[in-house]
Amino acid sequence: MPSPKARSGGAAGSSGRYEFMSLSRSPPPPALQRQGSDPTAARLRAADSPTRRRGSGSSTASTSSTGGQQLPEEDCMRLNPSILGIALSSLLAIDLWLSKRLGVCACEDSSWGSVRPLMKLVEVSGHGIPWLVGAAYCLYKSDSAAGQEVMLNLLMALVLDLVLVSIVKAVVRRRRPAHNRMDMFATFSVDRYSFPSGHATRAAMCARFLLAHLVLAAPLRVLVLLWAAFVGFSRVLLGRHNVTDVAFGFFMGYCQYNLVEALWLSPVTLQSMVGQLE
Ligand SMILES: CC(C)=CCC/C(C)=C/CC/C(C)=C/COP(=O)(O)O
Repeated sequence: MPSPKARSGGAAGSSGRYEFMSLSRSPPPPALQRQGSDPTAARLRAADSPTRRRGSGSSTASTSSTGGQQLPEEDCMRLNPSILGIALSSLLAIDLWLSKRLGVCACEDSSWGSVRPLMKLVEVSGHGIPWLVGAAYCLYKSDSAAGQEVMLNLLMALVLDLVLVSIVKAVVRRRRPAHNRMDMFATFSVDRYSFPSGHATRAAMCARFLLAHLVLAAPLRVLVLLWAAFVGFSRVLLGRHNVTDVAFGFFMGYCQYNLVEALWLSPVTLQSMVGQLE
C-alpha cells in the first residue's frame, strides 16, 4: 500500500514540497489519474480544470499571485495552516533549546549552581504563601478604611490568580523542563505543569497592583519592576520553566490586573454584600 507521502509525492514531483502540489500546472501523473475515488486526486483535478482556471483567472479578488502565477485562493488558504504549524514548531524548538541553555542554576552541579540558593530566595519572594500571609496580615493590622480596601482587594487578586493559573495549567498540561528538579515548597498538584508560570503571573499582577495603589516613590517603583522581571527570569535560570511559560505568565498577570480593577471591591460593594448576607 503506498504511504500518504508516496501518494502526495507523485503530485509534488521530485521537489518533495507537498504543500505546493496543487499549485503545479502540469498534468497529474498517471498514478493520480487512476485514483478516481481519491478525494485528494479529485481536488487536484478540480484545481487544474479549465472551469476552475477560468473562474480564478477572471477575478483578482479570488486569486493570489506568486512569482507571476495566479494561485487559486483555496490553495493559498491550504498553505497557511502548514506555515503556521511550521512557525509554531520552530518557536517551540527555539523555546526548548533556549530554556535549556538558560537553565544554568537548575541544580548544584550546573554552571551557575552556586547562585541557586539566591535564586530560590527570589522564588520564595514570588511564592503564593508569603503574599497571601502578608496581605492578610496587613489587612488585619490596617486601621484605615482605605488601607483595608486595598488589602482586601490584593487578597482577592491573589486568590483569583491561583484559581486562573490552576485552570490554565490543568487545561494545557505542559510538562516542566526535563532539567528541572521538583524541589519547590508548598505546591498544588497542578504545579507539576509548567504553562504558565504562576510566579510570573503573580509578579506581573502584584507589580501592577503595587504601582497603582501602594508604591509612589520613583526609586521604589523601579525596584518593583526589577523584582517582577527578576522573579520571571529566575524561573528559567532555575530550570523550572521554559521561556514561553514565563512570557505568557507575564502577559496573563498583566491582564489579570485589569480583571481585578474591573471586579474592585469598594466599601459600598462590601456593605451591600454584607447587607445581603444579613
Ligand atoms: C491558602 C492557600 C491554599 C495557599 C496556597 C498557596 C500555594 C501553594 C501556591 C502555589 C505557588 C506555586 C508553587 C506556584 C508555582 O509557580 P510556578 O512559577 O512554578 O508555576
